[in-house]
Amino acid sequence: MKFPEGIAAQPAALATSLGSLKLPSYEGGLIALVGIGASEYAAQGAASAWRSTGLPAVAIPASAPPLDAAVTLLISESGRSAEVLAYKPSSRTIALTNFPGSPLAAAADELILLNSGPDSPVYTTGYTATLQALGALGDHWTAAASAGVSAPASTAAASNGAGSFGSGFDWTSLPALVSAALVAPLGAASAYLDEARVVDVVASGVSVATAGEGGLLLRESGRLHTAVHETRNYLHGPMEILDQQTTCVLIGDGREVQLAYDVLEYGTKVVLITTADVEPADNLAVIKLPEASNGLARAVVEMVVVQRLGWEVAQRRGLKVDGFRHRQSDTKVS
Ligand SMILES: O=P(O)(O)OC[C@H]1O[C@](O)(CO)[C@@H](O)[C@@H]1O
Repeated sequence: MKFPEGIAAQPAALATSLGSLKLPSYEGGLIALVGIGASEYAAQGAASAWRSTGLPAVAIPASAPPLDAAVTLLISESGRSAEVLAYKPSSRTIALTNFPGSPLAAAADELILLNSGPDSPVYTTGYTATLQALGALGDHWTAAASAGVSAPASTAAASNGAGSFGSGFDWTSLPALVSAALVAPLGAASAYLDEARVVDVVASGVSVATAGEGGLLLRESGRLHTAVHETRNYLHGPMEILDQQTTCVLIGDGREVQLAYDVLEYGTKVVLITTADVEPADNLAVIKLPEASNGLARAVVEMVVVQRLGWEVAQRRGLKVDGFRHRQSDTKVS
């Protein structure tokens, strides 16, 4: 599937994936979320979201030594990333992948199958379906943990007949939010990115997933030099280098809004991805997000906007975004 087709396919892919999700049980204890690249960023967003609802969860890079958590989610859309396959904790493992015949599906104790259909080489459908699956799983496990009971294995259809798994967020509403994000005006954003020598991508909380995957995807698609920062960390020194050749992509409604006006003072151009109502300013492109009341659902919506920016920049630069130049012989197991 080509990159722009993958972007456009997401409302349908998310609906299909949600409809077939089978969620495993949880009996308490530390949860490790492990991945690399896009899947590590999804793990970071999910760990942040899950901890905020009381689940003890940590994101671990697949390249790190294994941590013995009660349960380890091994996240890999392809199910073929060498580092994820090499991560071998001694306790229960659950693979989250789009490929039931993959090495990862065979290696793990249990399987969550995304069933999100074809993906583009620079991930689109698989990444957002991963966030959705982690959102539904977190809701399912949180509801049981806060009631002091074990979460049984469940399915989307078995949960309550709709798309809610205990948080009140109805995941069947997500495709419509994504459709709205697919037509949200982008203004001068891609011009600001195309002109930049360096692009800083900054966010906090669950949206660290969007900063991480956004920074990666803008490199893979628009071939932009990006650097990824967590908002509070950014304020502690990394922004000292900002100048007229930098563009900041700021994602969020909180400190990120003030940060946008602060960095404009340095001549830096800003793309602000937010649900907040903000005052227009020179060199500021505001992309207004549809509201999503769940952090991981919002991360999906944010990422769709960043994908569109990546594609607009690629088109400006005459790039096809149809694969990787660097061979993947040692990073993907066949
Ligand atoms: O989720 P997977 O399939 O393990 O992929 C992880 C990463 O590997 C890549 O496919 C590159 O090898 C990235 O695009 C992706 O983010």
